[in-house]
Formats: sequence, C-alpha cells, structure tokens
Amino acid sequence: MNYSLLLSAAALGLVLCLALEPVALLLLLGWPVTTAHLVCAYLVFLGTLSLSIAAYRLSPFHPLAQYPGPAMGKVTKLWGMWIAWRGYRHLYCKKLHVTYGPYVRIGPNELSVIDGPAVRQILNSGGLDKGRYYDTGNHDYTPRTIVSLTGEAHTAKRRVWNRAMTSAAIREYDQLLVKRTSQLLSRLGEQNGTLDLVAWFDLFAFGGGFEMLRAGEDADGVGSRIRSFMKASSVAGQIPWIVSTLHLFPPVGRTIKEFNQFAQGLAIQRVKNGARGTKDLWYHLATGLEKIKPTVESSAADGVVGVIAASDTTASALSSLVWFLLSNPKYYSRVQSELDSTFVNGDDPFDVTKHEQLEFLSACINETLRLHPPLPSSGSRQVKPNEGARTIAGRVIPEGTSVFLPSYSLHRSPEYFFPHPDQFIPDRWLPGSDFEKHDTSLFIPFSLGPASCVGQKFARRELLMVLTALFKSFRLSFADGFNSAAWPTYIHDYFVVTRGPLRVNLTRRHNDL
Ligand code: HEM
Repeated sequence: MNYSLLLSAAALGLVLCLALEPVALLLLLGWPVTTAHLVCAYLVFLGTLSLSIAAYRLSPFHPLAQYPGPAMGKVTKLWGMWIAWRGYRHLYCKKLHVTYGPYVRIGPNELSVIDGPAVRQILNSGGLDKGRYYDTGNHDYTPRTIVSLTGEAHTAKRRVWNRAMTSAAIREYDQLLVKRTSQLLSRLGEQNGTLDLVAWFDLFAFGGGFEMLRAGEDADGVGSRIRSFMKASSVAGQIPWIVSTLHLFPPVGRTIKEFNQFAQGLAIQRVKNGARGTKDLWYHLATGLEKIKPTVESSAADGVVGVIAASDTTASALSSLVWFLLSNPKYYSRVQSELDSTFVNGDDPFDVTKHEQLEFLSACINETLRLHPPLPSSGSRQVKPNEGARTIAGRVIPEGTSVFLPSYSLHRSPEYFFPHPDQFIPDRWLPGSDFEKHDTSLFIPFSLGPASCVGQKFARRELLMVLTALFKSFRLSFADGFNSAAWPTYIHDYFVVTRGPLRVNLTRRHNDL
C-alpha cells in the first residue's frame, strides 16, 4: 500500500470514528437512537472534542508552546486554509513576523521562521527535508515528481534535472528562447498601442510547447487550469492528510484529477514526439540518467512540473519588473541608457554574452525578486515525525513540526535588508554600494540547498533575454487611466503568485529589432 493510500485510509478511518462514536455512546448509555438524541450526542461529542483539542493546543503543555503566534493559528489549520484561499498568505505572514518576531507559530504544529541562521541551516544540506505541504503532489493519477519526492529518491531525480540544467544544456536552449522571444516581440508589435502585458507574458511563458503566442490566446485554458490546480493545492496543502480523501469527493478532487489528466495527455504527446532537432528540457527528462529509462508517464509528470515551475514564476518576475520600472522612471531611464550603451548600432540584443554585462538591469531583476518573489511563501520543510526534536540555530524544534521560510517576509526584514527594506532600490545590488545591511545569503527567491530551484540559471537567462529585447524594441508607459498603484494588491499567493492585468502603452523605438 503506498503512502497516499495510507493517508487516505487513515483520514477515512478518522472520519468514520468521528461519525460512529456518538452513536456508540448512545448505545452504551442505553438511550434510544432518536434524531433529537443523535443531534444532541453529536453536538456534545464534537463540541467537547474540539474544546479539548483547542485547550491543549493553547496550553503550555503543547510542544510548540514557547513559540508566539495568533491564537487562531495555534488552534486550527482551518484558519491557515482560509488565509491560503484568499491568497494573502505572504502579507499575513509578514504582518505576523512584524508583531511576533522571527519565529511565529502559524499552525498547531507549524512555524514560520525568518531568522537568518535558522533559514540557512534548514535549507542547506543536512537541514530539513521537504515537509507535509508537498504531500498534495502525491496521488495515484501520476508518478511522483521531483517536487514531491524526498530523501534519496529526490536526490536521484534531481540528478536528471541537474543534467538538463547544466550550462552546456542551457546554451542549447538558447535558440528556442530566441525564437520564442522574437515571436513575443513581433506579436506585441502587431498590437495597437495599449495592451495587457501580463496576458502576453503569460502566453509567452506557458506557450513553450503549446504555441499560444501564435494564436494570441490560451484556447485550451492551460493557464487557468494550472492556476485552479495551484490554488486547490495551496489550500489543500494546509492539511495535506486530507488530500487523498478529498479526491474521493467530487467536485473537489475533480479539479486536481482533470488537471492531471489534461496535463499528462499533453506531456505524454510531447515526450513521444521527441525533441524535433534540439535537445530541450523534455529531451533530458525523457532520456534520464539511469541505465533503465524513465517511463513515458514519469518523464511526462516531470515535464508538467517543468511547465508549472517555469511559467507563472517567470511571467510574474517579468510583469513585476516592468511594473517597478514604470513606477520609477529614474530607474527605467538608467536601464534604457545601459541597454543603449551596451548594444550599439546593429549589435544583436539576443547576444547572451552581452547580457552578462548588464549590471543595472541585473540589479533591477534582483530587487524585483526580493520585493515580489514569485514563490513568496514556498512549501514547508519538516522535522520528521518519530525521529526526535532538532536543534536549529539554538532553538528546539519538536518532531513532526512543519517549518515555512517565507521569502516575502525575509526579504523585507530590516534585519537583513536595511534601510528601506520595502522600497525598490536596485542600487543596493551594485558592487560597492554601502547599504547598512544587505545580506545576500538571505536573498532566497530560488530557495537554497539541495531542493532549491534547479532552473534558476535558465530563469535568469530568460529574464535578461526578454527584458533586453523588450526595452530595446519598445518604449513603455502605463496606459491612461490605469491604476498602477493598485497593481500589487492584485498579487495573490497560491504557492506561485497570480497577478492582475498590467495595462501599458507600447511604442516602437527608433532602433527596433
Ligand atoms: C523567476 C523564476 C523562478 C523562480 C523565482 C523559482 C523559484 C523556485 C523556488 C523558490 C523553488 C523551491 C521551492 C521550495 O523549496 O519550496 C523552486 C523549485 C523548483 N524550480 Fe524554480 N523558479 C523559477 C523558475 C524555474 C524554471 C525556469 C524552472 C525549469 C525550467 C524551474 C524548475 C524548478 C524545479 C523542478 C523545482 C523543484 C526542485 C527540487 O525539488 O529539487 N524553476 N523554484
């Protein structure tokens, strides 16, 4: 019996126990089983049970009693689910850290930590393994992927991904990247004046194998399916033990099941079709490393992870960077000057060796990822149950505790990024800048350690490529009447962020591509 079946059986067993116990109680007491008695028994039983659980969780006897936090969070995960459902988990955690400090108890058995030494110790080798949050990815519809695997199985899978992301492998992706970026630019050029840049970045990011840019629309609803799936997962991730049980109840399980079937169908097709002349990510995932080739289903499942991991993240970083620059004209003009002096008269804006010279644009990318990390809360790490407590940065973390390390709160902590931690100031990333506090080891938009983002080198290359080409080709400004100040309020944290429309005017520059 696999792990998810065990969880499902355990959760079902629990539900059955809860349903049957009041009836058993009536029978034991010898009371007739009438509707009135049943209602009464359920109310008393469930009420007493809930109160005793709440009292224990709030009591000094709970293993996490020493950690401060909001009472609602300590008592029930339903509160965390509600925050996750609303998509404001990043803002909520930041507020909690301002109130309670670097260690906050955000769930009955859950901590949020933004203490630098602890963050490094937890994420780096020898730290904590991925936590319960990632159990939402374990179900019977698809093989397990790099995201949900832990321990040695994760290390083995990671080796395949690492090979797909070596510098040499990434160089081979360049021609595809250039093709897609050119396609994005020509499609933007065909639009008249005002457009929603977020929608076009989404088509670009999701359209790797799905040719959405050409169509100018997401006819299959790939983006919206992925987002529904991410939202469902981020809410269910608050109580992952229920996921397998939820799958039994339509329509909740249907969203996840439908998405998996849809994505697997596309991915399997893609793996079977092969790489068509170039070695892309799919090629590497399908080839594997082992003597025994991965199954088509297994490579396809990883390919789906690749699409999800690479799409909304990149689209979000692109959108936020444009928003920051248009909101700060002095930085926009510095980016423009840097580009115009680096790429002169007929230089190829797709020349990646020149991208490496773009110090100020790179600083803007870092500052964007600091303030708007595309995974603002990320998934959890965990002290394994039944393996004893761990001492992390001098603090005892009891066994079974889930630990979140939200980059959104960490990146805005005055402890590590000071002064003006909430302001967009790219200069703090320039060599020789003298900001009082600027701890780059706690800049973790891609996380740290053995389960950090395997695609980060590629992501940075892609961001530089698209932004260089975009700003060289077009002059951008917010569209008339667009409420630019409100744009960040439409950012929702569903593990990866979603965002609202970004309405801009585009005009071609004289030295267009
Ligand atoms: C700006 C773009 C990106 C950002 C900010 C980002 C961020 C992250 C973060 C924070 C994690 C760790 C999550 C955790 O530990 O809970 C992660 C994992 C991962 N990312 Fe990215 N990512 C980006 C782009 C990409 C791209 C382009 C790819 C693939 C081509 C990719 C593939 C992955 C994979 C496969 C993992 C799981 C790694 C593992 O479990 O070992 N990401 N990403």
